[in-house]
Amino acid sequence: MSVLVTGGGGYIGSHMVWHLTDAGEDVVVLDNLTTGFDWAIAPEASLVQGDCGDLDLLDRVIGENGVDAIVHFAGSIVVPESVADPLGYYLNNTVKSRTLIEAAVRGGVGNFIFSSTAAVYGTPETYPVSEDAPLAPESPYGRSKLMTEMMLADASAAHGFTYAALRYFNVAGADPKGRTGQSTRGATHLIKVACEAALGKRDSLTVFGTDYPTDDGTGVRDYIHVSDLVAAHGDALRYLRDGGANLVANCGYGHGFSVLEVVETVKRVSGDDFRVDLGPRRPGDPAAIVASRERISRELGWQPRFDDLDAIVASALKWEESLVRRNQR
Ligand SMILES: NC(=O)c1ccc[n+]([C@@H]2O[C@H](COP(=O)([O-])OP(=O)(O)OC[C@H]3O[C@@H](n4cnc5c(N)ncnc54)[C@H](O)[C@@H]3O)[C@@H](O)[C@H]2O)c1
Ligand SMILES: O=c1ccn([C@@H]2O[C@H](COP(=O)(O)OP(=O)(O)O[C@H]3O[C@H](CO)[C@H](O)[C@H](O)[C@H]3O)[C@@H](O)[C@H]2O)c(=O)[nH]1
Repeated sequence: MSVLVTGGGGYIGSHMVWHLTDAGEDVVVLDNLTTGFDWAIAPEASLVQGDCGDLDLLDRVIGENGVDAIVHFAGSIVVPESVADPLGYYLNNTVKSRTLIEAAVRGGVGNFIFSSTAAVYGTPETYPVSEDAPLAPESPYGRSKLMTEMMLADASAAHGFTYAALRYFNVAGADPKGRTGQSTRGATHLIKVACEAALGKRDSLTVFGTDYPTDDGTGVRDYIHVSDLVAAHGDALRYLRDGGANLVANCGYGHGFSVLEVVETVKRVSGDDFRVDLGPRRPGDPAAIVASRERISRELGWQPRFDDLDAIVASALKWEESLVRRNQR
């Protein structure tokens, strides 16, 4: 019995691989290393460098490793990039997920966990947003993920495997033991960008939009520590293996912070007063989005351990400092 983690060399996937190997699971990673890194993968896991769209390779990996569960992180993740390159996003996120689902069915893999996103809701009408809210993604990225959720529902009904589609809100922070973190080159995520600015890796940070209908006019997001997120995946894996029914669940804490609040936190925790420019809105960005976590707590008994923006930022900064040291070597 082993777990196939696609995208296990990436930010969230590398935390998941550590979480699984810490729990004594056999893990095989499939990653094409476009944005991920082989060095980020826990040494107990094995890496197959390849693409999720390669059905022959998937058949072989699933068969040779006795895979009973797939955790599917591989994908393209930048909202504005998806606006500029929608077909690239539909290929990497939707078409290749279809191939992976086909391989799972052919290989008799019973359990499937999928990285979905809060972007499937667009700008919700109510806060916090529950899983039953209208699905109205505002970007090709969100639509590419929603289509995969739909394929999973249809393929599960036809072929009998079970799945959990976990809709992540904004993932941030790093492994508290310092073993992995967000290493993405040219990252666009707010906390990562702010940490890079605090450490002098960037000259400044630009706030994208100051005229949103929020308290201070900047975008509001629900930032979840990556360790709490991967723990939710561990809970979901146990639930599915124990015979739990298909589950679609939000992964967030249930409260949000504005861009300016995040910037202030990074400045305070780092002690660096980096330059901040105010700019126009970024294409595809909703104004505010905050999770209801009622369902995931009820169905999986998920209990967050790092629900604290200062702690999230501190762990992200610590990782960023380790990247600076790594690049200096
Ligand atoms: N970071 C967030 O805030 C966030 C929020 C919601 C959802 N997600 C989802 O979580 C997942 C992981 O995101 P991340 O932040 O770790 O991104 P990431 O870019 O660090 O990781 C993605 C990994 O997938 C690999 N990959 C990409 N396309 C592949 C393919 N076709 N075949 C094989 N490997 C491929 C990359 O090399 C990389 O290692 C994504 O599916 C993303 O949509 C992320
Ligand atoms: O340099 C920056 C970067 C971001 N922002 C703002 O900060 C907020 C968060 O932006 P991120 O880029 O960090 O994250 P997104 O909300 O765009 O998207 C993230 O969360 C989504 C779910 O909410 C998706 O899942 C997606 O994969 C993931 O990238 C937004 O208001 C954005 O406009 C800035 O002002 N300046």
